[in-house]
Amino acid sequence: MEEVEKLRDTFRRGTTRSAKWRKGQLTSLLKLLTQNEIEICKALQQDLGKHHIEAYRDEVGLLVKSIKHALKNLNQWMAPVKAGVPLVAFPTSAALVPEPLGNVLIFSSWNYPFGLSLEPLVGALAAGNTAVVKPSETSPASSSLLAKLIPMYLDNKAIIVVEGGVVVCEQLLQRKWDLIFFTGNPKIGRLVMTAAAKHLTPVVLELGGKSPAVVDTLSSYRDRKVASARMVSAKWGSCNGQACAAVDYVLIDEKFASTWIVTLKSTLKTFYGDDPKQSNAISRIVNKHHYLRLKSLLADPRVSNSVVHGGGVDDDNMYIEPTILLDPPLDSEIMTEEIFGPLLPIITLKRIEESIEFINSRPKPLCLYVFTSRSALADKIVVETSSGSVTVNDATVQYAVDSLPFGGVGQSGFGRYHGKFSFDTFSHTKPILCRGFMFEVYSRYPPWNGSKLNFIKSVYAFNYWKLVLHLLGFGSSATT
Ligand SMILES: NC(=O)c1ccc[n+]([C@@H]2O[C@H](COP(=O)([O-])OP(=O)(O)OC[C@H]3O[C@@H](n4cnc5c(N)ncnc54)[C@H](O)[C@@H]3O)[C@@H](O)[C@H]2O)c1
Repeated sequence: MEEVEKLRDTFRRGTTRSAKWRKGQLTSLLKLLTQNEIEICKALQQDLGKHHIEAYRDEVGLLVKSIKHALKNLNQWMAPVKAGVPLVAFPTSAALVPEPLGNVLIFSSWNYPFGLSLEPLVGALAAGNTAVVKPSETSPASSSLLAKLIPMYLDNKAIIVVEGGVVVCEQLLQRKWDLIFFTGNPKIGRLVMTAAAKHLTPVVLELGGKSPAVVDTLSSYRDRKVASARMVSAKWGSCNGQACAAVDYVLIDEKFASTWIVTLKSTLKTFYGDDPKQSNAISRIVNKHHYLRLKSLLADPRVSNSVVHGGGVDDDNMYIEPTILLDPPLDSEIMTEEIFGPLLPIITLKRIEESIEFINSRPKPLCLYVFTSRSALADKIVVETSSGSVTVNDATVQYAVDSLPFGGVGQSGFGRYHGKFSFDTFSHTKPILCRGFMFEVYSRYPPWNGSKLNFIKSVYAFNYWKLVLHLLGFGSSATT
């Protein structure tokens, strides 16, 4: 932990502030990823059984894209932005100047151990901070690879990796930080926020929850095929459902449910074959704790009776088949807790518009997906519900769009990042106001009289006619 103290000195010395240092670190991070792609993908295979292509698509490739975007735009992000000032304040200029926050702490979760550690780090470095990265102990191969590679590529005096579990997390949280950026579950998020309150440290909480997908009746076979490929990929193809942005459950018109289930089953077969267990394109459940947690969701007989596809488990291999459930009870755990695994409940409604009330009566989701060919339905859902984001006719891809912020609302978290939003999150946008001594109106100072009050009222009303009269010495007559 001595190293952590040294970061503070580095920041004080101003090393991290220059554009040259920031660009140098981002370029080195880019090299770390491109020169070690195979080793990184191997660690992800070891921790999560991620296929090399999935690992590249969801972690390495996304990060390379984000770093290039930051490098391309950094000068512009760092530049002061002129702010308008009303004529009444003449002669005055104003600007917004971003400054680094200082020493930041990044906690990441196990499902995207590189993506969720390094995507915030890109923002922290671009904004000129020093940073401690605390990867999740639940993905140990990835954590130790990060701990090995980061000192080889980045400035050791400014960026360090601290590995460990709860004890290390608690030790880190006792310290004072300038920002804590936490990705994980809401329960630990509360602990982080409580610890941060002691030092009045700001926090970003990237949490999870149940992200629904509203599926409207899709009459075209082609639309169904495309929508199903996107949903299967967002559920089973992204870390086997262990993703904050995965589709947690589906809301659908009861008349369309059986067609949708047939379509999903067909896509599952195309993607993963007759026996998905033999497929190398589906990640595995991270550990025994999560395997047993998911198995227990299925143990409720009311839930197991609702399985319409899959449902098989294999204790020796901690494997659960891609599973579809039709109308499990709404008070069962599978419908009250975030699933974070390969189980997909489908909830039928009399009318798809009822999905709005369904969503609004539950905690605000991180992501909301709508599959429809009716833009009026999509618009209605956007306007009448609240969620971290809405994606129409696709799922999870919003995470890759640099011009969109990623983050939650309500119980799914607060704060946002990606692209320029990351830079802003790790910066303080400092307002600068500059005035000259050339011109002064003493009516803003005591001793007070009615004329001065009227002058101040005219200033706030931007009433230039009255102001001119005041300056010409007609203050009292003009304002009474
Ligand atoms: N919004 C997002 O971007 C996002 C991304 C991925 C996961 N998630 C959410 O994260 C959750 C899954 O992650 P998890 O929580 O199982 O991950 P996790 O167990 O890896 O924990 C997350 C981080 O918290 C740290 N931690 C553990 N105990 C702690 C403590 N007592 N105090 C402080 N920190 C502690 C861990 O070391 C880790 O770095 C899900 O709810 C998921 O939706 C959100």
